[in-house]
Amino acid sequence: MKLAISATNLRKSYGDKVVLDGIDLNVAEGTIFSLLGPNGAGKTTTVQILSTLLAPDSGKAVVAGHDLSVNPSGVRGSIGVTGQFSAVDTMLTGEENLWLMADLHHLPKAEGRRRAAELLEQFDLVDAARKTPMTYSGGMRRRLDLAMTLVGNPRIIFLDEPTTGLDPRSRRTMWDIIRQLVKDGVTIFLTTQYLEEADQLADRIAVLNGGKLVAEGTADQLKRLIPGGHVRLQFADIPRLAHAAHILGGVRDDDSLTLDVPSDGGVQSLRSVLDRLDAGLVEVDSLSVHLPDLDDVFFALTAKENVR
Ligand SMILES: Nc1ncnc2c1ncn2[C@@H]1O[C@H](COP(=O)(O)OP(=O)(O)OP(=O)(O)O)[C@@H](O)[C@H]1O
Repeated sequence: MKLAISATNLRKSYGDKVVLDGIDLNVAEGTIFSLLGPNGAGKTTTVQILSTLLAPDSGKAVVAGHDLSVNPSGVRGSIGVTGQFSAVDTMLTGEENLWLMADLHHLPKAEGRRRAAELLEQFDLVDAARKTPMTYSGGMRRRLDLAMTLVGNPRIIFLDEPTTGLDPRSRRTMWDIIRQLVKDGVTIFLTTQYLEEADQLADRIAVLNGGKLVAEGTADQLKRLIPGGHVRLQFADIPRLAHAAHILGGVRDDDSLTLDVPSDGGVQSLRSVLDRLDAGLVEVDSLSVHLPDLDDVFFALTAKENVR
């Protein structure tokens, strides 16, 4: 496995406030890595360090094969950063913004025009190309922002909260774009406050809290870290509910006539629950399986120490 990003023991403090307290990160090439954490956890600080905008107090990082402290310009030449603050110039049209980026990357004029046209097409901005971003929706602006990042063909892209504030449809469009970038071999380092976004997109997720990484793994691995899976059984009346509770135990709610029984949601466990109800001649109206989601994981892992 080739690493696009590898960081060891990154530390950063502002005065006596420790923001990063020894962070290790490894991101494989061509994957999506998501950094999650509550507000103020240090996500943006991590992105700023890995993208050379900020020097760590100590620690080492290699990004796209270049050591951050030895060859920051090598790093800058291989990455793109799309942050919470957009690089879009609202006085220029969408197309002119892209041409400007092409000039900044020293692309020959014809090549810059070709690349801009290609990106306008790819990001569904052809109709908006001659308009200024002032007339764009939030989703269109984000797409233009990302398109501008791509002018230089970066191998690694840092996306700092790319869909914050977007409506669900625009968010999905952005997700499709991100997935396509990864298919083309790009590595994505994504920070997000939407757990569903990390769940949908990320190959691996790290949770940052109190200056440390408190968990790292695939979404499924993280979900298995905490208990909370259960089967919810719905009954027609209190006697049936009471009878089932007597047989199965679990947590009973008389108002909703439901009984929650711990379960990993697997077929074996469901069969055992239903068999025991059958044996006791208890009729159940309906059954639903609930597994912990990333929200549960996030709250469990970040409950103790909330920064800011
Ligand atoms: N220049 C600075 N001077 C002092 N403190 C700072 C500075 N920049 C960031 N901080 C503090 O460092 C902490 C981490 O900030 P950072 O922006 O990295 O968090 P974040 O996880 O990205 O949060 P958010 O989700 O709110 O963007 C915060 O407590 C913030 O107030």
